[in-house]
Amino acid sequence: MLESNSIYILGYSGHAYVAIDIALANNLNVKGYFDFKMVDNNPYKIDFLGSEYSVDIRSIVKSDVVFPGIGDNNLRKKAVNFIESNNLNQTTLIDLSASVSLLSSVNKSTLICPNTVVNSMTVIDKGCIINSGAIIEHECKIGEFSHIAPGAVLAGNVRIGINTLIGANAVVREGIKVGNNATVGAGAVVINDISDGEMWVGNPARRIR
Ligand SMILES: CC(=O)SCCNC(=O)CCNC(=O)[C@H](O)C(C)(C)COP(=O)(O)OP(=O)(O)OC[C@H]1O[C@@H](n2cnc3c(N)ncnc32)[C@H](O)[C@@H]1OP(=O)(O)O
Repeated sequence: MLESNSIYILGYSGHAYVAIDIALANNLNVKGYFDFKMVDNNPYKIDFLGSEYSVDIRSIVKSDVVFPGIGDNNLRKKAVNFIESNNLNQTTLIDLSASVSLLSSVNKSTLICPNTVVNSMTVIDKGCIINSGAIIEHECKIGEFSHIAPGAVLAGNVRIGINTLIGANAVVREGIKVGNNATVGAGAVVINDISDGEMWVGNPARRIR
């Protein structure tokens, strides 16, 4: 539960736009963004507050929350580590159209996008993205900083490791385990377990790296 109704965005590009829409729909006041430099394109007309590394972010943010607006898993992890090491407040952001089971848990700094389904007893760790229209079935586990891209389907009891990308519209068969730092290409149909660091594409998915 959010203790503040104001939020700051760390990183301001395409993925941040989605996060901001969801924040606004949840009646949060988006007070500004931190990034390496002022962006040229500022569709939400929010204030640039400087690089998080060059300003005293704690004095700006105070009791409000900071949310990572970054799609890349590694950069989002870096942002969340920064947020944590500065003891800044975090939240989850869940779009109002998402269906998240009461028996599932979603950890901090994770974004649950529009029209997603997270079914019963699924556990989603911190810093993840469950992108638009993804379906995460019952009893799945998704490790921190992973991204389930738009339209992907994880059937029941699927395990996804840390820092892993499941591409858009991919399907992962029930009970499959996908390791850490793995990549599943867009549209893949995964019917075998995938080990750490591997990249799989196609239907049925085959290993290419
Ligand atoms: C809101 C958002 O935008 S969220 C972002 C969602 N993004 C996605 O879902 C994209 C997921 N990424 C992909 O599918 C990428 O193609 C990757 C990561 C699998 C591979 O990308 P790269 O490392 O650049 O590989 P590259 O494009 O060189 O392709 C390597 C080979 O795999 C094939 N390949 C790549 N992606 C796929 C795919 N999704 N399905 C089938 N084959 C594929 C290529 O044709 C190529 O084959 P070849 O060697 O026979 O010519």
